[in-house]
Amino acid sequence: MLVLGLEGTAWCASAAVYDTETDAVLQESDAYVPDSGGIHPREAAEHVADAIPSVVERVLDRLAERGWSADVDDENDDGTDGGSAPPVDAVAFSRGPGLGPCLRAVGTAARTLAGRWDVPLVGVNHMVAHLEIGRHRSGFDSPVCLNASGANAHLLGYRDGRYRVLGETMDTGVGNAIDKFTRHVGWSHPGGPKVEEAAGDGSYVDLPYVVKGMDFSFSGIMSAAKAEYDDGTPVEDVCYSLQEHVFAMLTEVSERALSLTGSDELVLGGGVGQNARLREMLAEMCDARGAKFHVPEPRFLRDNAGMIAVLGAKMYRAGDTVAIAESSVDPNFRPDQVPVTWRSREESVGVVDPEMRLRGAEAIVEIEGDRAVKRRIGKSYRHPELDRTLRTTRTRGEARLTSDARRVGVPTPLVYDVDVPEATLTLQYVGDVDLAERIEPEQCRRVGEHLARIHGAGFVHGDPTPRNVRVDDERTYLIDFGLGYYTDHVEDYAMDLHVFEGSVAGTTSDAQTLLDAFEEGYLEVGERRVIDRLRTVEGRGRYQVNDGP
Ligand SMILES: C[C@@H](O)[C@H](NC(=O)OP(=O)(O)OC[C@H]1O[C@@H](n2cnc3c(N)ncnc32)[C@H](O)[C@@H]1O)C(=O)O
Ligand SMILES: [Fe+2]
Repeated sequence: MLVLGLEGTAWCASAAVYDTETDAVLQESDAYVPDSGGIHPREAAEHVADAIPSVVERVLDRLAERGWSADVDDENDDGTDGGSAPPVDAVAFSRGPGLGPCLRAVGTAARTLAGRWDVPLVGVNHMVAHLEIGRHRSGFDSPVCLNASGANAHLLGYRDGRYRVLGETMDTGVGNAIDKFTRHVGWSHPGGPKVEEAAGDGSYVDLPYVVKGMDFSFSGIMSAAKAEYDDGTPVEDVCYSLQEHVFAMLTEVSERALSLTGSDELVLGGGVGQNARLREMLAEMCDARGAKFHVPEPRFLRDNAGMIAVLGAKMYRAGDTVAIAESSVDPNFRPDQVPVTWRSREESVGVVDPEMRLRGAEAIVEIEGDRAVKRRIGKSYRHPELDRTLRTTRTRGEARLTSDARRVGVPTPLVYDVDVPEATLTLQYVGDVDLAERIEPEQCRRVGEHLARIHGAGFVHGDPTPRNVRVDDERTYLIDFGLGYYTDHVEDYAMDLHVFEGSVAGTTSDAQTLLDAFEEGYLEVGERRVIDRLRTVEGRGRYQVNDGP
C-alpha cells in the first residue's frame, strides 16, 4: 500500500510517499527561511501554499520513476475501466497543531488530491506523528516519548486508547524558547542549529533551572540568558550554558517519566531532537539506568511529510479516515485528543513495577532497619557544576521542608541526619507501600489535605506524584520534598495540584473518582481560589489532564 503524506504546519512544505510493503519513504521538502528574525505567519503560509504543489509533483515523479504502484484498482463498480489508476491508496495530511493559514493551505491541497483520485483522506495530528515515527523506526513496544519541537515540548505515554501527557512545558515550546534568544542576539530562524554551533566554544555560567514534577518552564532561563548577553557575557558561553540547562531539564523529566511509568524505552522526536548534545544526554541517562533509547534520523525529526505518511498508513489500516466535509484543520489540536485507533490497549505504559521504587529517578535509597538512607547520585549527563548545585540545594531543601511539613501536622519521615557535601539524608522509614501501588480515594483525599496544609504554611512540595506518597493502614505520608520551595504565588500551589492530578491521570484507569476525593480533601483544609486557579491552568489548553475520550 502507498500513502501520500503532506506536511506544512509552519516552516516546512513537504510531501512524502510511504510504501508499507518495503517500509521505504520518498520525501521532498521545501523550507521557508525568513530573511531576518522569526517566522512571519503570513509569509510562511504563502510559502506553504506555493511550495506544496511542487513538492507533490516531485515526489510523484520519483514514484513513477521507481515504478511503484498503488494497490487500489482503476475499475468502476460495474467492472468497466475507470480511467487511470490513482498513484497512491490514501492521502494523509497534518491537521494540526500549527499556524492556521499554513494548515489551511495543506488541508486544501490534501482534499483536492483525495477528491481527484477518489481515495480516502486521513487527518493526522502532527505531534503524534513526531512520536509515532520514533516508535515505528525503533520497533519499541511501549516507549515514553519526549517530543522536543519548535512549538511544543512534552512527555507522552500511551495508555488505554490515548496518548497521555505525562509532563510538558508550562510556557513556550523548547525550540521557540531557544529561537527567542537567538532573535534577541540578531540571528534569524532557525536559531537552534546556530546555538549548537556557538556552544562548541563556550564555557559554563549559572542560569535558572526549573522543573516541577514532570513539567518544566523556560521563561525564567530565557530572560536570564538575554540578560547575561546584554551584560556582556560572551554569546558562546550563554549558548553553551543554555544547552546545558535546557537539555538537562528535558533529560531529568524524561528519567522521571521512565521511573514513574516503569518503562524502559525512550524515543525522542521533534526538530530539537537534531541537537547532538540533547541526544548525548538522553542516551547517557538511558544507558545509566539500563533503558533503551532511540532517536530517528534527522529527516524524520524536523518537520517532514514522511512521519505524516507513516502514521497516515497506520490510521488508514485501522479504518481511521475522515470525510472531506469533516476534515477541517485544528490549530490547537492536542496529542491527547487523538483517539489512538491503531494501537491495542494492552500496549499501555504505566503498569508500575514495585521493584522500581528503590531505583527512583534521582537518588539511591537504602533501607537500614527503621531508617532510609537517601543519596542523590551524580548524573554524568549534566555539567559537573550544575550537577553539584542541584544535588546540594535539593538535599538541603528536602531536609528543611520535610521538617517544616511535620510542624504543620503533615505526616513525614523524621530527619535523622543531613550530609550536604555527600548529598545524603538519613530519614525515618515510613509507610508500607507507595501510594502508586495502593491508590484509593481515601488516601487521595488525605494527600489533598496535606498539600493544603503545606500551602497554608507558604511552601509547595514540587513533585507530589503517587510515588512520593507512602501509605500504611493508619497514615498517608508525604516524602521527597527535594523540589519544594517557599512561595506565596497561588499559581505555584495550583501547579502542585496539577502535578498530582496529571500523574494520577497518566497512570491509573479510574482517575476521576480519585481526583474528586483529592480535591475534596484539599477544599476541607485549603482555599478554593487554588482549585479555581487549577481550572484556569488546565483551561489554558496546553496542560490539560485529559482522562479518556
Ligand atoms: C506545530 C509544528 O509546526 C511545530 N514544528 C516545528 O516547530 O518544527 P520542528 O522541525 O519540529 O522543530 C523546529 C525547531 O527545531 C529547532 N532546531 C533545529 N535544529 C536544531 C538543533 N541542532 N539544535 C537545537 N534546536 C534545533 C529549530 O530552531 C526550531 O525551533 C511543532 O512540532 O511544534
Ligand atoms: Fe514539528
